[in-house]
Amino acid sequence: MVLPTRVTLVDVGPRDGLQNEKQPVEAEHKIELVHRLQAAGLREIEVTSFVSPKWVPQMADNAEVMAGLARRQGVRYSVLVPNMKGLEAALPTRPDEVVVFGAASEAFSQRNINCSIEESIERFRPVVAQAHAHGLKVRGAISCALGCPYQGEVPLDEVERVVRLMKDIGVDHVGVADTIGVGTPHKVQAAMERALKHYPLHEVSGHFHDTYGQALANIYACLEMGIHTFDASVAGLGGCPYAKGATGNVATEDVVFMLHGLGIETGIDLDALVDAARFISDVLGRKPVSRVANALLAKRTPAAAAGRAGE
Ligand SMILES: CC(C)(COP(=O)([O-])OP(=O)([O-])OC[C@H]1O[C@@H](n2cnc3c(N)ncnc32)[C@H](O)[C@@H]1OP(=O)([O-])[O-])[C@@H](O)C(=O)NCCC(=O)NCCSC(=O)C[C@@](C)(O)CC(=O)[O-]
Repeated sequence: MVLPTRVTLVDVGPRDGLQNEKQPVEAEHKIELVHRLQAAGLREIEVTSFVSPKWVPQMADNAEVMAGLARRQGVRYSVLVPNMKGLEAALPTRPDEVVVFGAASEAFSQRNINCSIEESIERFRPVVAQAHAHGLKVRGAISCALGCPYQGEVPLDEVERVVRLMKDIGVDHVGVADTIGVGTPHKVQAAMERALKHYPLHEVSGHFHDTYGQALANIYACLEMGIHTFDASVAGLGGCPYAKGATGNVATEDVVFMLHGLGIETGIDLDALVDAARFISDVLGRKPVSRVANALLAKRTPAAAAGRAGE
């Protein structure tokens, strides 16, 4: 078995990570977080979403955040859009990519975007066409591909049906999402196989929440299949406001540590990434969820340094 030699990580912390925070996070802090992520070597960053501010108040500052970015060449800044209204608001802010987000579960689609799966595809159809007309790529996130907080099991045939619907309307890349973190490696491989029937390896990614501690194992299972693009969230931030109990995404630091340990390149400087994790965790007034960030931060304390000096 040959693992990929290089992996692309999309940090979704500024969007997925912060959308669920109860306390307001200032736009300037979100902007600073994006700047720290790009300084750490992230080349794909999901910045914000253009959704209803009544549904997700935390993302109401979307245009302000996009306007405040000091963009770096080679970094792709993506935004979520659920419909044409979202795309029209997003376009003037110059995203590099838009993400439409559907679901493999009917119940989740209704709770999250207030429409059926079929209706969501009809909403996405003009979004994809317009985004392409503006030269933008479109990613399609498929929530609840491994299980749903409302309906439980999600049949693989349903996952594949939504992948095919996304393909039919011209979505360029699909992200298979384990919204509530219930997937285990073989189940994840089975879902990925369905996606790979319709999209090539480089147009399929994994998005794993770590609610049950399976995310790294699931990423490894995907690596075994040659999949080499994953979403992750700095400091393990995140959760979906419409998936109660779902904890954050797998922490980017934890994924980077595993990948580097496997000899897989990411282009990411782990120390700088840990700084970014500490920055946003300080803003939120708590410790990072990432085990790697906490382990590396503990090593930086004066007591740890003194201990090392005496070794
Ligand atoms: C999709 C809608 C808008 C439908 O919501 P709706 O109420 O059915 O929409 P509507 O078209 O009837 O419009 C109702 C109101 O919303 C406004 N509106 C309508 N569209 C927009 C827009 N784009 N931007 C701003 N405003 C909008 C519209 O103008 C109107 O305003 P009013 O007249 O009442 O003042 C709503 O359900 C919504 O915003 N949902 C957001 C859901 C969300 O953001 N969830 C989290 C992201 S998904 C996620 O985290 C999962 C993922 C991707 O990470 C993968 C995984 O882990 O599963």
